[in-house]
Amino acid sequence: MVPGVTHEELAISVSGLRKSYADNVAVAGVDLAVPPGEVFALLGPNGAGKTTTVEILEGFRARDSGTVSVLGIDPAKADRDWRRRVGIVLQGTGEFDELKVHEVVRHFARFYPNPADPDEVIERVGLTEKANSRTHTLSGGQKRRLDVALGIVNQPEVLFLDEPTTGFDPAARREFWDLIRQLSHTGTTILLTTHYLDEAEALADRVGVIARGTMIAVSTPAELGGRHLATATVSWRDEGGPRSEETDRPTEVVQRLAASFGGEVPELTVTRPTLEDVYLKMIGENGQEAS
Ligand SMILES: Nc1ncnc2c1ncn2[C@@H]1O[C@H](COP(=O)(O)OP(=O)(O)OP(=O)(O)O)[C@@H](O)[C@H]1O
Repeated sequence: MVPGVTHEELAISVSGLRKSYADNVAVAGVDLAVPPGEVFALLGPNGAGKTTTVEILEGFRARDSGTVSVLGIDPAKADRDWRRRVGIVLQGTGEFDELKVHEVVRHFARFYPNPADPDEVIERVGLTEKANSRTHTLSGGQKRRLDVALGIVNQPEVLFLDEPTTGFDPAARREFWDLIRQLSHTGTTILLTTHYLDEAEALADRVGVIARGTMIAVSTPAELGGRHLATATVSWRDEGGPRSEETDRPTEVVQRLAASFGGEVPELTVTRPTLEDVYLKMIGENGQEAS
């Protein structure tokens, strides 16, 4: 549970979730608690059970057992009112035959009683220049942006994003991150799956790691796997070449170096394990190859 937040107040609450496809156990008892306004990233190798979990939360897939609540409602029994409050970006294609981008966004906006302004949504996902283009002429990354536009056009309280930035160029990913931060600042709860550890680190308040259908860790990105307690590597260069030292007191090492160099330390860096380092170790220890 999340301290200070009751079960009823959670935006997303999952307990003992299980789902098998024939004899293949995809989700083997997942618990999850996401308070309103949080950005939560679900990490895990291919086939770990992320999409299955998210699709159950979206009401698209039936579960075998466990309890699930999104905005206080069981998605398996959700009605149109609930659908209006939830935004979904699937691992989709963003193709709508001969329709133009602005037509598709306008069309989806009409499904909802309280939609955002379609032109504003198109601008927010960076597709203004393509508003009059037919969707089948968009690049892969542009189609993905259209998927995101359709996920937010209803101004959802909870937004699900399954691998939202796959195919984005680096600049588009940064723009998308800004968009997610804006949505988060206005109180939208966001659950995303991603294979990009830098994306999780940039966006997520907390991350959960799923391996073999089980949540093996939930933490802030900074603390995952005891990362904040890991030893640091201090590297620098002296007349003999590159040097480095492993230490749990990097500040002391830097002070010592600064004193001995009498000022600037050549090529000084202090590094700790990256989120990716910690994640890969965790996945390896749980007997699943990382993707
Ligand atoms: N419709 C389905 N029918 C049968 N098996 C399925 C189906 N969907 C998923 N699975 C299986 O369930 C397991 C979990 O798949 P899931 O798509 O949830 O993983 P994932 O973590 O989202 O993977 P990825 O990172 O590749 O998207 C896999 O073994 C997969 O083969």
